[in-house]
Amino acid sequence: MSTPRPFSFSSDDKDEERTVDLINLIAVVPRPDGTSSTVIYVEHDDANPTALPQLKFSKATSPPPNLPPMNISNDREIHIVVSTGSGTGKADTFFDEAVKPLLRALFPDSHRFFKIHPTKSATSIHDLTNDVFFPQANSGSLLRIILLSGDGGVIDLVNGLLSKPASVEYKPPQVVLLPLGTANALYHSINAGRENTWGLKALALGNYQPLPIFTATFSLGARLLINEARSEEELPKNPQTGSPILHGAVVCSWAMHASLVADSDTAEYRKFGVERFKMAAKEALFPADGSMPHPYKAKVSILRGNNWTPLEKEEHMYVLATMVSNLEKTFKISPASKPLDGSLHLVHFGPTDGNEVMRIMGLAYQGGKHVDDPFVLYENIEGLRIQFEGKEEDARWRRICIDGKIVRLEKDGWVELRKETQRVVDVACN
Ligand SMILES: Nc1ncnc2c1ncn2[C@@H]1O[C@H](COP(=O)(O)OP(=O)(O)OP(=O)(O)O)[C@@H](O)[C@H]1O
Repeated sequence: MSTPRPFSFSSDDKDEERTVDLINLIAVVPRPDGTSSTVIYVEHDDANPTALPQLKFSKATSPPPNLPPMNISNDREIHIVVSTGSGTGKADTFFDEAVKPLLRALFPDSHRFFKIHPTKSATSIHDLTNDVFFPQANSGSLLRIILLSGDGGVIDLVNGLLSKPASVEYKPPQVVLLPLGTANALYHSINAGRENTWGLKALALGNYQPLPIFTATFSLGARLLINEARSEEELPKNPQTGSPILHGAVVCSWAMHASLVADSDTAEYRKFGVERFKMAAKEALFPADGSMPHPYKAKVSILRGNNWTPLEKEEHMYVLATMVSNLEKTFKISPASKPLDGSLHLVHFGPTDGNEVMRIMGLAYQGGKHVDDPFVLYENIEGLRIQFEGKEEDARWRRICIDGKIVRLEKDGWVELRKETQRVVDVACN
């Protein structure tokens, strides 16, 4: 929890003094006559932390001093993507009740020219990127994309933008991320403790930084699982080498983490929001027949500097490399990662029983204390390689998670992860 930083202003609504925590403040907009301002902020339902925040407008006769300057210059073409299938399906409501009125207040003249794209299917963001965003960015147009989605929306955008070679005119679109997904790892990692407006504050600020990303390259038989794993499809190919690839900005995992993301990605589980991960974890960790959780078998190597070093153990429980600090708001997987710092951290531990796994994961919910546990390997790395070499017969133990997407590898399949150097999008930060 961040320490409250209250600020007060005189409101002439009822001639009273109002106090708002700075973390909930979006903007103070001067009125045209200069005599007063509109303070825009959000209020939260303390009894229900998953409820959408309410957007509030208050007229201030004496605006508070020392507020960060607003920077709402509008030199870009603005697109708004409303990912209607993300999270528990609240993006539409949030757009109508918060985003629309806020944009009207911040951009009174231009907001009507903003282009709105509600998603209609799982391929909507990818199609939009191919048809609209990439061609425009690649011919040098300046775009700002306001994305009401989880991490999946960002990943569809990034993969779409990287699916064709960029021209010298390519201009990285700016992305404002409004966390309407389930875990929203990227949003929470960029904004941890800095703001509590569900990203709305970024619409009134002009701070953007390049989004660090990685590239995962797979063996030829790797397949992307879609439609609750009922179907599979080929992965995108590296335009230069033809190898199957996926780009990510959050996490590449195998073993326990990938399995529980994959097992909980069903319409039934999704209704439970972020609880779905814990529910799937319990099922995987405490098999009904009373046996131990599966010891995952593969050769795992890490890249330190320019050298690949295999881990001694060939059986594993948790193998995860991440570019962010938080995989959920309170799940601090990599406490040493700073927002958008481009680092890649490994979190690893070997086979153990369900109670021990729950204990270690519980430490991650206590500010990332698991990394101090002697059972856990935590290291800043340059890359990760997982090679199955025929060690796992059953395909369900060969599932890799890239930012929530699941890729199944062949018996002798492999994946290699490295940091990507291309600057694809810039992302809003406070
Ligand atoms: N109208 C729709 N119909 C079907 N699928 C949709 C629709 N809108 C979005 N989707 C898909 O739903 C998925 C939502 O992923 P997203 O990551 O945004 O949310 P999430 O998985 O709930 O959150 P997180 O990744 O942060 O945990 C994406 O794969 C997206 O393509």
